Amino acid sequence: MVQGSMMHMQSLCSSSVPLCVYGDLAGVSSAGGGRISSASLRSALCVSSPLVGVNKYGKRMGMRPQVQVPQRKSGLVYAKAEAVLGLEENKDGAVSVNGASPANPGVEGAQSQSMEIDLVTEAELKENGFRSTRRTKLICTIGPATCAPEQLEALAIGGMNVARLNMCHGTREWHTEVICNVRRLNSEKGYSVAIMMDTEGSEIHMGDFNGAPSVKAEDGEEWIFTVRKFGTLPEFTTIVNYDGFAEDVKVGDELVVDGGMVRFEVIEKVGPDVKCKCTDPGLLLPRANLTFWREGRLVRERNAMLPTISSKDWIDIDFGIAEGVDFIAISFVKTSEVIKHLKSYIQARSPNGSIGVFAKIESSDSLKNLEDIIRVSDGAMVARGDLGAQIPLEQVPSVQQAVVNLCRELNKPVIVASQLLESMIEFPTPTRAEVADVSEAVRQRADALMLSGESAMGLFPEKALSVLRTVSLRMESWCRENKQHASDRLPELSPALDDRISENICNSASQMANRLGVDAIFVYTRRGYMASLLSRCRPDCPIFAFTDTKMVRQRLNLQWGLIPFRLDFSGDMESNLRRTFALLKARGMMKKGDLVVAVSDISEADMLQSIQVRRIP
Ligand SMILES: Nc1ncnc2c1ncn2[C@@H]1O[C@H](COP(=O)(O)OP(=O)(O)OP(=O)(O)O)[C@@H](O)[C@H]1O
Ligand SMILES: CC(=O)C(=O)O
Ligand SMILES: [K+]
Ligand SMILES: [Mg+2]
Repeated sequence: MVQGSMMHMQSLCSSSVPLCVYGDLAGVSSAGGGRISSASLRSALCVSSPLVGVNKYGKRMGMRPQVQVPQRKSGLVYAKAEAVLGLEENKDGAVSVNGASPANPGVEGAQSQSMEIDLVTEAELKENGFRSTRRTKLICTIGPATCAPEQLEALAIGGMNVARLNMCHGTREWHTEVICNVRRLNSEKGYSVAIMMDTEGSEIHMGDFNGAPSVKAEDGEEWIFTVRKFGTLPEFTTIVNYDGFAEDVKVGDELVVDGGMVRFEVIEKVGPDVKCKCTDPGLLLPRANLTFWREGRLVRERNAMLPTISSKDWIDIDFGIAEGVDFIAISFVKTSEVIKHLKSYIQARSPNGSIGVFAKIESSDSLKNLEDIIRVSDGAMVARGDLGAQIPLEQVPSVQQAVVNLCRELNKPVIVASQLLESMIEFPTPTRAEVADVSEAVRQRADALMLSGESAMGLFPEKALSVLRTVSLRMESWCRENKQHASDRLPELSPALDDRISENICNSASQMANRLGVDAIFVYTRRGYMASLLSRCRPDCPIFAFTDTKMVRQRLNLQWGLIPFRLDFSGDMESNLRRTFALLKARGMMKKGDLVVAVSDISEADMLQSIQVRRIP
């Protein structure tokens, strides 16, 4: 398919067949980026023909004949506005870029506009070689520390795959603006950051503290917990959002704030006010979660009847659907019913959309119905913050491992969240224990790791992200070197024959890839299903996932080991393969001789599915 941008270029070069070549501009210019002349660019690209700069969205770039040159940042090359060069064909039609000389440059060139990969991944592929790309995906909660466009871009450059918006905090206008900023980065600059909305849920929480970011509660201090409404909150008072609070608590109960960051003991009930004494001092954060305990057990009276999705959550969900967010994470899921309900609600309102619904595992109820919940969800999050407030802390690590294992068995992406690098909210270096915790989640092969306060309101969001990145890379390569997962066994997913065929093909492709030591697995997939099956196998090599919609490409952002590309493809595997090889080679992402295992779920219906092993020509 010839895209609009290509036609635009054709009109620029109307007298001859245009050649569209992705030049690896990294070698062309000095550090620091900037603009270079077309003469030096031609010489670097070994062509003598005139150049027409067209950016990858089809816009003519700047003043002809100048081309924006990549910027160097933290050791990686970022093609800020990667030029797709329309080269007017010289007489013999031979054009070479980085040594690549496509057999049919006119055609290959026309198609190269239709392969999209985000520019951070592309830079990483070129800089470090694709074998060592990061497999674990990274999510950052966006907050006051990271909501400005430049701050978001810094996170995108640092490897953020998904931006999370926590609907517990911030106004509608604020969320709209962040979504708009992320979308603009993606469309104007070539990033591919997906958006996850996280609902507030209706568990019990405190109110705000007259706008203060936090308030200290000291040992022995007396505080009032109340359902009264105030214009200005008096000192030593906090609002509780649950009307039944004063009736449900008893003198002697223990109130646990944010899973134990602060504790109080109930000493007296006076009408709607509950007088408490601080027994474990600490910082009270606005809207901190609150649980209460009696004789060492979590009290779940009427508050357990609160709906998982509150009316405010439904309104937020409508907003998320309207904005076309990629994922919605549901807080405090108790049963699979609520997920099914939400999925059909979304389906009815955005039939062509596909918002991934993630169940947050953070309540004791969710653990009782774990398998049912995960089966009906599109993925799960081990939300250790609230989970640690509902079950004894020492049980959190084994629950994490169990959820990660179950998700992998059921082929659902899983996120490990909360306090991964908590100390980095204040300090530029993580504790050794935090590094060990991050490493452990990577060793368990969770699909994604998530930053909360570290990126939302911490002092070092970019540093925290960079710690996640480097620790993930190190642990992933250690696991490969030490064959840590050679004997993983996965149960069969589905009894239906068609599904079993896909599953067996992916399992075998992945095994072959490991045994043959191939460089990459390629998968051509419309809905992303086969890509997820391959990701589930956690093979040693990266998985290049080609899909034809932007929506599916964004969804694949959250799955282990996948490098998502958007590509217009045909039902003919052979032509897809040949075209992708040429494009990847021309863009410097793979080279002649690289060995690839390829599978596909897009072949014509009557064609046998196959596994191909190919050397890049
Ligand atoms: N949009 C926001 N605006 C202001 N502060 C925010 C925002 N998002 C997060 N924060 C701050 O970062 C902290 C950690 O974020 P996080 O998303 O983990 O929230 P949380 O309140 O602990 O609840 P949850 O259990 O839903 O994760 C919050 O307590 C809050 O102080
Ligand atoms: C992420 C989240 O909601 C939690 O850890 O509680
Ligand atoms: K939340
Ligand atoms: Mg939570």
